[in-house]
Amino acid sequence: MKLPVDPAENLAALLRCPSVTPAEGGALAALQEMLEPLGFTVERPVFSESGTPDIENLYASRAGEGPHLMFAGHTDVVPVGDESAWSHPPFAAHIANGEMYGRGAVDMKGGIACFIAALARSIADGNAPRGKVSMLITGDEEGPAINGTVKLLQWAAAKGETWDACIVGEPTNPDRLGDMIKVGRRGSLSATLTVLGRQGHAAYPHLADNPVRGLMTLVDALLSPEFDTGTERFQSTNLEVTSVDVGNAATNVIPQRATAAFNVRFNDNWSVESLQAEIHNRLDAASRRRKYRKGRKEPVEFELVWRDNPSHVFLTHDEKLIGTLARSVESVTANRPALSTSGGTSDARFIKDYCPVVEFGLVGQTMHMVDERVPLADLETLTRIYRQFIGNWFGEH
Ligand SMILES: N[C@@H](CCC[C@H](NC(=O)CCC(=O)O)C(=O)O)C(=O)O
Ligand SMILES: [Zn+2]
Ligand SMILES: [Zn+2]
Repeated sequence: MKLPVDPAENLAALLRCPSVTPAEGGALAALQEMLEPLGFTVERPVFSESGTPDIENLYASRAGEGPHLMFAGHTDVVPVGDESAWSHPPFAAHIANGEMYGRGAVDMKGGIACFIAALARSIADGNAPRGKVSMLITGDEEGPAINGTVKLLQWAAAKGETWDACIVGEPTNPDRLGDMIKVGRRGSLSATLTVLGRQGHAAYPHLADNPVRGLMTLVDALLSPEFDTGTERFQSTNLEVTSVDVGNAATNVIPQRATAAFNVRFNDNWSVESLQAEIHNRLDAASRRRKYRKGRKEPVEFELVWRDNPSHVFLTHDEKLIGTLARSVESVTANRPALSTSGGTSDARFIKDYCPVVEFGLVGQTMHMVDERVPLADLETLTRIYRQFIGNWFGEH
């Protein structure tokens, strides 16, 4: 029986599946075909919630006496954007100049393809992992992330699954393979801020109350002063205003309301609750400022609505897991990876509630872009890193 030892072949099979969230696109079926010959029992639970699309997911386990390692990731991909701008079709796995093109090549079908190849090589060589290996793969990472990893973890845990460690195969390297392991992530919190005014004639502002003036004052208070300057292991907390919306086409009308949306990426100085309290305090204090509302007695009237499902900040402390991965990366690439918590968040934010989790995958330069692609050499190198890691992690337990 042919085992999936070639990461490029594995990736090509996955890239040919148009699995733009929420479509499965054949990607999980392709994974199942690779995993069953390796001795995995594969299950494909579908999760639903009203108001969100049903999502197909995959959980596969290979039994073994010893500790339990999970590999986690996603087969869903972001839309291709302007397909005519791609040098090669986004779902064809075309190879040009030593690089394989396709949506998901680095984010993160490539990581999955390499992990499977690494396992297949270990098994083919008679060095199968001395323990249990599971693959937890969702089709809902790039989307709302409601019917994916969160529910898959709950579903598996309810069946009695427990894990000793997890590696997530997201593209963690900024420039070259071996740059960076992610050992934690900042939190993420979003909200919509609406200022309520009174509509009127732009030439008679005293008869109206322009909400844009109030919104400017409140937004200013959100942006300054800085929340902090960073902590030992995390970047600084940052608030970005992501939308300002008045919906007013007329130049001579003062609108009734004005809305802004914002997202905060926060470090371990804060919890969701303490950050929300700080933001409420800033807005309450700013609502009484008169800078843009001279002569007004009443404070700015506003509503703040927090978006559901904030992400909590986390840092992994499992020295054995981190050290084993870092040494595996260094022995294959000769690069000592930085242990970082930079950038966005990932599904590791959910996995951290079940076991220690680290992230390492391909170079992320082309993720979400037109012409997403991966050097074939990187696929081979990542496969060798994962193989070292699997051998070392099970060996050290
Ligand atoms: N759409 C989902 C998850 C959003 C996750 C997203 N993560 C990245 O873009 C990864 C980038 C990196 O590795 O630094 C984010 O941080 O917004 C949701 O909102 O639930
Ligand atoms: Zn991803
Ligand atoms: Zn992504």
